[in-house]
Amino acid sequence: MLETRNLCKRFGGLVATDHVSLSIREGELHAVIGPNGAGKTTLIAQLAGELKPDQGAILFDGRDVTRLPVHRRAAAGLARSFQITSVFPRFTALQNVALAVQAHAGHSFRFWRRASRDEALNGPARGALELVGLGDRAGVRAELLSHGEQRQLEIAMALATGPRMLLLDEPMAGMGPAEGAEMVELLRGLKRRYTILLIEHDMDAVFALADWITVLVHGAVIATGTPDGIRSDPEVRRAYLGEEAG
Ligand SMILES: Nc1ncnc2c1ncn2[C@@H]1O[C@H](COP(=O)(O)OP(=O)(O)OP(=O)(O)O)[C@@H](O)[C@H]1O
Repeated sequence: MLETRNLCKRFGGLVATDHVSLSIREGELHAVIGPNGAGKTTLIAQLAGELKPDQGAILFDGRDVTRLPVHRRAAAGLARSFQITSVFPRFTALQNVALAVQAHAGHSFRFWRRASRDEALNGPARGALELVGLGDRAGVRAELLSHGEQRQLEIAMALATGPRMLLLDEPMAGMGPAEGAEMVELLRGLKRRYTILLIEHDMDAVFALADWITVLVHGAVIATGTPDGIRSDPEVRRAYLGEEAG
């Protein structure tokens, strides 16, 4: 469903993405792991269209999207989880998700009568909140949600745009063990229904969820394989997992 071919991105003399070729099949949860500064965020930013690669190609559904802007990729079904900075703290969870639905639909709601417009936005917004387990928190202002619930809200906002593939950048960041476990369950529920690319430092979560793992070091892919294959790969253990892998 998503493929990169020899993707390269440099920042001055630093090679942040070094000839990365990835292939992510439909319905699969594919994790990208690697030490700090390995280039994970830079990679996801290129996939989402926020950063232009210097070289290489990105194909989504067989179509070359390398030069498509963010909103055209989103319209094609490739969605990056919203960052907390794009959440309006004083708006309720439902209002935030409804805004994401509206932003995705563009101007097509402008001519609707208010009541039907509100229902057309709130219906899908409610559905997305249910999917992430925030159904009963719809009326709560975003600023009053717990940290974990705010991350769930970001995912609901991405789901509200009707994507087929989700790009998730560290959804467990800053979470305690209980919130992290809830997020793992949430992602397990989204798996298969959506194709997911997950960047995550929490190795327990990665090994519990991923069908396929790619390891990046200094911008380059050093290994790609199943969780069992990656866990026992001598180069990965040397370069990254170390004693973490047991
Ligand atoms: N806009 C930028 N300008 C210059 N250098 C950058 C820029 N963005 C990232 N870098 C550098 O590119 C390298 C890769 O960074 P990136 O944030 O993609 O790594 P990461 O794997 O996501 O790290 P982390 O796990 O810490 O989030 C780092 O050395 C970083 O300092």
